[in-house]
Amino acid sequence: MQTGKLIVLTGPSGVGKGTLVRLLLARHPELYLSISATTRSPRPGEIDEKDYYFVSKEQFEQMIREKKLLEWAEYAGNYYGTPRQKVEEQLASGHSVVLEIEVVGARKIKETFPQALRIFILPPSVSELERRLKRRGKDSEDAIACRLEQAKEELAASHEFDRQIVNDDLETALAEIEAAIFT
Ligand SMILES: Nc1ncnc2c1ncn2[C@@H]1O[C@H](COP(=O)(O)OP(=O)(O)OP(=O)(O)O)[C@@H](O)[C@H]1O
Ligand SMILES: Nc1nc2c(ncn2[C@@H]2O[C@H](COP(=O)(O)O)[C@@H](O)[C@H]2O)c(=O)[nH]1
Repeated sequence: MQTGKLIVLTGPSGVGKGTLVRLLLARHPELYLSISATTRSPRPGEIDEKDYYFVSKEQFEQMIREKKLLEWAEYAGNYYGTPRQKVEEQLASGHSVVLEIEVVGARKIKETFPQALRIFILPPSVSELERRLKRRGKDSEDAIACRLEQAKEELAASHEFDRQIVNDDLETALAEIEAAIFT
């Protein structure tokens, strides 16, 4: 059986990766979305094992030592990583897998999966990114400032990825992602 495709969506926090991934999965339920592990505390409404595997720093560091993560990164003071086993199983059984991850982790994927399709999602502008982070209302003012600072570095790295898609109009961005994946 042919192995599935590994699809990575990356870009700054608040650009709309999660929104786009939810829409993509609703239209293409055959795609498998990897659930990440993180040491970040759950936000109100987030569910363990659905939104993330919420783990302690010790548990995360053990996962690193035991090579249970395909990639991991420290972002805004917390660890985030992709559990290896399910991704490898899904790919081996012919299913395409989607990772929604930040830029450092997306870079690392290139080393282990050079054939992965890595799509960078850009905001129409930094001021619109800030508006989205604020409107989302999930992070403190300090956390938003930290994410925006990080975003400037991340945006400068967009050319490293296979595709750059601007998430201005949601439907247009989604159609461009679909075209990149399925054609
Ligand atoms: N095209 C768009 N136009 C306007 N608002 C958008 C668009 N796409 C997403 N948003 C809004 O922007 C906010 C951030 O989106 P989302 O949470 O999907 O970002 P993200 O990139 O997944 O962030 P994080 O990396 O922190 O998880 C949400 O409130 C979402 O509804
Ligand atoms: N390198 C990885 N980055 C990940 C992973 N899962 C999520 N993320 C990214 O972290 C930031 C912050 O997420 P938030 O939920 O706190 O807003 C965001 O860019 C996510 O895409 C992962 O497994 N590895």
